[in-house]
Amino acid sequence: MGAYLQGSLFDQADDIGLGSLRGTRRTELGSGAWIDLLPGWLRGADDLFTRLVAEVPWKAERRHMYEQMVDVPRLLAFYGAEDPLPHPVLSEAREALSAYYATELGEPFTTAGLCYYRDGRDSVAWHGDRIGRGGTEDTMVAILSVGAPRDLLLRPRGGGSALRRPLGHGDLLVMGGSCQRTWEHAIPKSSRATGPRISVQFRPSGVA
Ligand SMILES: O=C(O)CCC(=O)C(=O)O
Ligand SMILES: [Fe+2]
Repeated sequence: MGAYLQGSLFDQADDIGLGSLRGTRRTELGSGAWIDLLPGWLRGADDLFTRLVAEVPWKAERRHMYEQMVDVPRLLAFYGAEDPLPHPVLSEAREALSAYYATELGEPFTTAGLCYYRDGRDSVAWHGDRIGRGGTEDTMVAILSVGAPRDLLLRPRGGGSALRRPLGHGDLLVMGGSCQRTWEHAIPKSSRATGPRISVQFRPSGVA
């Protein structure tokens, strides 16, 4: 009896799932760039965070910078189009996003990049995702965030004031249109006490 009750309570706590994408709200940024935002798209985000921390094969990378090797200030994992994702709800998320944006995007989301910001010292510097086609074509990058909120900043390439969107706890942000080449984004370091956050970035093939 006791064991049964514990099991059923655990199952309830384990309810990880997605809401509807219909509540997504768009902000036009200018220059053909836009962002869509849907706070709390994923329920059970704290559970998913805990599972991803434990189960994803996180990699610490080092990169050549300013003539020396420096630690990339976050942990990373990458899943190609054919790789099984670390939790079934991420496959559901990718399918739901592909269906919702099918007409506008004209192709599915395929790859998933994961970033793990362990605390406020972890960050990503200003950049656009323009290593692939995002540097020359309109495309989309959809980001699902779990764990503690961190500010994502967006600013026009070449200068202008920045927008700030705190993202965590199951929030969805989609960057679309020309966003990767006409705007830049960053997760700045934070000196405030900040809990850990994981972001999952879904991209179409050839966008990086
Ligand atoms: O963690 C995020 O929300 C942004 C990550 C990002 O911009 C990237 O990996 O290209
Ligand atoms: Fe990015």
